[in-house]
Amino acid sequence: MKGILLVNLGSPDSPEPKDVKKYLGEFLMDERVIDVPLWARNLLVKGIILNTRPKASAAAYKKIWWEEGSPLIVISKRLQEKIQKQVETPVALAMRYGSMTIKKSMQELVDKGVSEILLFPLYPQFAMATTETILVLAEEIQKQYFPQVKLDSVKAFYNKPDYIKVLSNSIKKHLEGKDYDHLLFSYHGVPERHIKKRDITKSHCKIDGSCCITPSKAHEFCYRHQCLEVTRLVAKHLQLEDNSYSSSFQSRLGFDPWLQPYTDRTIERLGKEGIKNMAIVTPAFVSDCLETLEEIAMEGQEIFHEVGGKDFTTIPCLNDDEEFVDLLSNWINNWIN
Ligand SMILES: C=CC1=C(C)c2cc3[nH]c(cc4nc(cc5[nH]c(cc1n2)c(C)c5CCC(=O)O)C(CCC(=O)O)=C4C)c(C)c3C=C
Ligand SMILES: [Fe+2]
Repeated sequence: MKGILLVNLGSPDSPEPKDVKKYLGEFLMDERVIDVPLWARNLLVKGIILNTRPKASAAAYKKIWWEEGSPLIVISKRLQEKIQKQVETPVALAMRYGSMTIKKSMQELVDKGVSEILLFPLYPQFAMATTETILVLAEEIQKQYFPQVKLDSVKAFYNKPDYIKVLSNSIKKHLEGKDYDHLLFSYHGVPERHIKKRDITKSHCKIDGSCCITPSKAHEFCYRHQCLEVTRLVAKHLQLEDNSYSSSFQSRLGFDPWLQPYTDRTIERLGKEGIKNMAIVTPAFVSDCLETLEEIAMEGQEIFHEVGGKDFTTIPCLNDDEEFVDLLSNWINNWIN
């Protein structure tokens, strides 16, 4: 029998500093997230970040935590339950980091008689720190614990026309009746180095204005191209006017150059340039989480108001939106049949 394993990033078990520290320790010690030699990662993560960041991160998590738990986990569970209703084969959910492990969920599927698993990373764009780390870990677990199971995986779906349509419809729905002057597409950032490392041509990527719009096979693994392409395709679908929208990258960590322009500076600049009503959408995340509910909806809004902006609309992620559930269920049903 075939089975589905949806995988999202994960969250701490609670918004208390000790749980946040444990979670950040696992997340940031991943060599595909902080991609420096082990000794340097130990020094940076265990010596510096874990001694400074958990308290502030925990305070941020407390602001967005729901009674049922972490928004990212609660929303992912709702999505899984809704998909399960439309799909006849077992659908499990795991997190790359934290206590809902890939191993436990694979075991759950195997216990139900599954012998072929479709691994479904819940990320529209490919990144070393998201899709790749899920694929690598899932393969390791499958080989070590479930060698009898066949593993298949879903690729980044950033440019699939039916995904663009569902995302565009959601944006349209949430902006209905709103008078906005600028729509900002804010994507989670990654260090520029990550993009260069995954340039399979070794020469295409310049991280400038032109490489991401010049066709190349490098784009299959280029997070920047895939983000900018989502913006372009949605803008085309919604017939947005030039200059009424732009893209930016949020959540940078550390001192290396990350993808630019940065979201916080972009919000500030737009406000200073006289944009009064802005809307912001975050298509790198399928579920609302700390980075959308706190960094954008709270911090972003504060920045905008400080520089004279008025109305700041945060468009929710696709979450468990009915059209999104139908879309994923259709893809899954096509794979099963
Ligand atoms: C597209 C999705 C994501 C990419 C790419 C990504 C890269 C990435 N992230 C960090 C560091 C942190 N990310 C944190 C939170 C966080 N990141 C994502 C998604 C992507 N990260 C999500 C969905 C979340 C929120 C999780 C939740 O529980 O709601 C955090 C923790 C919070 C904080 O302290 O700010 C860190 C740290 C790096 C270094 C990186 C790429 C190299
Ligand atoms: Fe992140």
